[in-house]
Amino acid sequence: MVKFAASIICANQLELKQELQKLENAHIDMLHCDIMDGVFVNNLGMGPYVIEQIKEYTKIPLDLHFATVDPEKFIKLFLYIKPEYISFHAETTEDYYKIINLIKGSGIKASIAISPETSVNVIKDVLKDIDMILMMTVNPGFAGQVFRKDVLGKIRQVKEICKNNNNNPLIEVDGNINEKTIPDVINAGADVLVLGTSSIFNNKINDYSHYVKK
Ligand SMILES: O=C(CO)[C@H](O)[C@H](O)COP(=O)(O)O
Repeated sequence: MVKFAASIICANQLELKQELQKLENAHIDMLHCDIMDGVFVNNLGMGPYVIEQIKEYTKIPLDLHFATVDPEKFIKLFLYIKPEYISFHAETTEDYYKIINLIKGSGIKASIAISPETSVNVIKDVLKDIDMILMMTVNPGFAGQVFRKDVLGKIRQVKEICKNNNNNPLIEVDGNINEKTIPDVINAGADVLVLGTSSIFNNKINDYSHYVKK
């Protein structure tokens, strides 16, 4: 069954408790937290203190997305929070296994993220050893961008490669995921849909279960 993750950086930051309550009421599956360093992407994201408080407040599993250079350094700052998943970008290291082992060694599920321009070929050999792949359907860094249709073919490619492996990592998609794009990403094989400003946090709805259809 498809899972839904709320991109919490897109929620009303002054009303985080109420937002988390509404997401719990909607039975959201995960909270997607963007950590950005102003280097890998031209924006800043969430820090460990707020994510730690979110973890204390809610039982919704956390899914941390590191859009940073030097993933080892940044991930180490957040390991103590014990999220469910950690994603790092394939574009930011040559030693994938060093980072995967760091994450898994802390009892956390490991995920590798790729930006829309990055070929699936660069991560095909690690698909057998990860729990999830985050396929960005916009360039990481900013909400409100145009959906990259060309990523659909890459999702199919990942599915095909995984058929021959004894491992089926979840495929998570992030970027302009909404009523228009959801049918296409599901048809292509996506398992986890990140909802941001183009859906759940569009300021037009109050009941978040509207988007979290089971
Ligand atoms: O990671 C992100 C951008 O890097 C956001 O999570 C996401 O893209 C926001 O969703 P939307 O595209 O619907 O505004």
